[in-house]
Amino acid sequence: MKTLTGKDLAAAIRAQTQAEAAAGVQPRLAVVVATADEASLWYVRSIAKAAAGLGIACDVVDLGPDAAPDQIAETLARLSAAPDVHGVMLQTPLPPGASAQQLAAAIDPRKDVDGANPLSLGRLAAGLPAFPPATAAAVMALLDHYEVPLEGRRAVVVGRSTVVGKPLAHLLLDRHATVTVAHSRTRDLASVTARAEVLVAAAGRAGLIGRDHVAPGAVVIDVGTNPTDDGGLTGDVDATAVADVAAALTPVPGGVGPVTTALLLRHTARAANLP
Ligand SMILES: Nc1nc(=O)c2c([nH]1)NC[C@@H]1CN(c3ccc(C(=O)N[C@@H](CCC(=O)O)C(=O)O)cc3)C=[N+]21
Repeated sequence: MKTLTGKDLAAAIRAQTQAEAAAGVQPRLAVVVATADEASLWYVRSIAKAAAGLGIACDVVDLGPDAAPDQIAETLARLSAAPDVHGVMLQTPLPPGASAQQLAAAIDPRKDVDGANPLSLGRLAAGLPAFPPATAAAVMALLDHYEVPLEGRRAVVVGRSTVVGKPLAHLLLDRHATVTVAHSRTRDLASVTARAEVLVAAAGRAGLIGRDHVAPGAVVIDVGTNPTDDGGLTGDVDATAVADVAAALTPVPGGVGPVTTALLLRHTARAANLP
């Protein structure tokens, strides 16, 4: 089995983004945080660090885990109206009672670099220009980087979230794949995934995809970032179990994650230079 690392691809995207950022106005990203979730805060720090290296300004607006939905919405609206802010992102998870889908409607679609506004998803579904969620875009970038053919092929996405499964289904459809979306209520998941030529695991359940879920020769993309007891990170795919059946697998860490961060910053540089 081949290991499809995302590190080289992420480095290439960052280098190109740095050049784009230097060519126009300095891009500025605002990340709104209303959580104490460790994984989410780790992601925010990694965005801020990568941005600094690329000449992109990054403001972390931390409202704390007790922020009220109205306060979050007002913050997103204020940042969307600020002329010197080009990208606005709302981190998940959110405080109880706050809905990411509802709040993200307050992000100007032209600044919606993580494709969170329902308008962005609608535009994506309709084939109109929009920023896709960075994670969904990262899956497509990895498939393209490793020249995985999609046209006419069976692609199965496990997971139907607004940030990954749903937008990814549209992106794969645009590339003429035959797309199936499976999820937690799918009966006999293995019989569905075992028909996939391209299998994307984005369910958020460690070890969900094992030997029986994978067809011989399948390309498997692991979007899962599940925390382990020892403070590490593990995917939705049992990498050892699928090693002698899959043709290729993205690792966790070092696969989709680094490409996601790089693409969020690419989107920010592009948002800064929209006509
Ligand atoms: N609105 C929103 N959009 C998101 O995309 C979003 C979010 N909220 N909230 C939090 C999760 C988490 N997430 C990760 C992205 C990259 C890595 C990543 O690059 N991880 C490294 C390793 C990290 C380690 O080893 O601890 C890797 O995979 O190589 C991880 C997790 C995006 N998220």
